[in-house]
Amino acid sequence: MNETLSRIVDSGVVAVLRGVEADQLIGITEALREGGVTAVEITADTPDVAEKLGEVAGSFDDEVVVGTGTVLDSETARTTLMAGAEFVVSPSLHEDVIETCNRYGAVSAPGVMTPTEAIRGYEAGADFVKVFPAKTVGPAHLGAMQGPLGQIPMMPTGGVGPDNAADYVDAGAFAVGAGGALVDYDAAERGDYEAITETAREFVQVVEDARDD
Ligand SMILES: O=C(O)C(=O)C[C@H](O)[C@H](O)COP(=O)(O)O
Repeated sequence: MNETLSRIVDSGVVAVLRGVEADQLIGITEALREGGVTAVEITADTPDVAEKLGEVAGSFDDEVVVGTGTVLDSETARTTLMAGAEFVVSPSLHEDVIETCNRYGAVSAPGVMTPTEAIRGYEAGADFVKVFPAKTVGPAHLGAMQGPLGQIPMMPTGGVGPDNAADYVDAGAFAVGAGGALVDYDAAERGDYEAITETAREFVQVVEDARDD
């Protein structure tokens, strides 16, 4: 297995950080790392995303694997890969983004909702697929897709939290992606990074326990 992918598997939970201010990105990432979340996706709609991503990637070296989220075009994939991203995630399927990632040896994950999209992304060279938005279809949908398409690693994202992550893992998810249920931006604003660490720890534990079952 590709090393970046195995580090995402090890994390179990991939944090989606959207629109986070530069001065909070490092603190939030450190709080997440402390809680065991070692894969972080900084969304491309963050102003100056390449610069910020480079700072985070440089600050955590091998401790945290940093990727770009919400990537809709190959220019954004390339620019952020050059800045230090190791993986690229999209909410939708873009074969040019997958191609760009493969060109530079990076992991790519298109967003998919159907078996046809999942296999199309995988055939195009994606390392795994993000089932998005997971909340509208739930774990049963992911489980049903894993039936005939068990060779494709799937990561549900959108509405996934500590209360339902185990159901997705039981259905076959190799990891889960989470934003809102994982990172409390108000807590970061107050400087309460311990609260973020606590939630991360609980979340990772839920995924680990479900994997062990
Ligand atoms: O655009 C993307 O690439 C996304 O990842 C969309 C959302 O930001 C995530 O799905 C997080 O959703 P919540 O965990 O429900 O907050």
